[in-house]
Amino acid sequence: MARSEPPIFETDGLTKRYPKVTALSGLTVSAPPGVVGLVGANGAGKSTLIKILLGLVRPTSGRASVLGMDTATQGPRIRQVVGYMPEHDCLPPDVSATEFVVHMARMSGLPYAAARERAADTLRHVGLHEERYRAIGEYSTGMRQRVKLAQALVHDPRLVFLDEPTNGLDPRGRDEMLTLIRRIGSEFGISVLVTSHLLGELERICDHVIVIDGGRLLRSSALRDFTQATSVVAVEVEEGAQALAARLAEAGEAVTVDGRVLAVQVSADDPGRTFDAVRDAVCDLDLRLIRLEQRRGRIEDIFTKEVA
Ligand SMILES: Nc1ncnc2c1ncn2[C@@H]1O[C@H](COP(=O)(O)OP(=O)(O)OP(=O)(O)O)[C@@H](O)[C@H]1O
Repeated sequence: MARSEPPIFETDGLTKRYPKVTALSGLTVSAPPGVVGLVGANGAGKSTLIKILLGLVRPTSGRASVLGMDTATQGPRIRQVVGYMPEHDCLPPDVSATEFVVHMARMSGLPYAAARERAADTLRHVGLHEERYRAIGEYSTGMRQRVKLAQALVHDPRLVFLDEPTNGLDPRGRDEMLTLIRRIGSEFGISVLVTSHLLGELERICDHVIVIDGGRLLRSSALRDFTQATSVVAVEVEEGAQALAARLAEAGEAVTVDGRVLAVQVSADDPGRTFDAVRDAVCDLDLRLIRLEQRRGRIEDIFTKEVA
């Protein structure tokens, strides 16, 4: 979606203090439409922000709005047009996914027939088929996450908040969940705010990423700005990494070694010089070159600041 469209949410000096901890501290940020990642370690304040945006928790100070609606006064209206997948397991074990999702659709105001139809469509969309008639108590973690996602989508929201949707999933389950989330954004045109404490996990599905730490904003940027090419080139050789590093250092290049991979700082004045030096050194030492590529930034780099 175009960046000029109104933000999906905005906060201004948002602070939430609990008796023993400040969960959010003067957070001022705005999120464009599309798939937006909210990234931060456990306890960074992600769930608190989502609950404030839904009008479920009152901030200590500051303000927030969702789709132009003030969270302090328009919570019920916000919850009508926003779907919410909570972090923790909150599903009744004794009913089937179909019964539960139909119930949630009815709660949001759909008549019975429409609720059944929407529930069937949504459960199919999240990949629950025959299993949808079994009791939720018999489901795997991945299936339970899908039910939580389905109930967030069933009332055809304009925006969904997904709090740690990959929690508890194995790598394959994570991959499938991330693909589903990307489809919600691209095929259905629903904006998504999705959180994760795994800093790199959302890189492949987000348009925009907000990073928070200790309740404070670290960075809010389009994903492409996080993953721009850096001034470091990675050189991987089959053997002889140390010898290559020594040769490049002699030639005046700044280089570090990590196993078989060298990170070489590209000369700002004369980038060609660095690439020529790598080529010549690999040739002179008669090494087998596996990979030569310009490093791209990653979301984690905000925390480690390793890459220039
Ligand atoms: N109701 C509450 N009462 C007291 N402290 C709370 C409450 N809710 C959250 N906190 C504290 O506020 C801080 C931020 O919590 P929050 O759940 O927003 O973090 P998070 O980034 O979502 O992390 P996680 O993924 O681990 O939930 C934590 O230190 C947490 O213990």
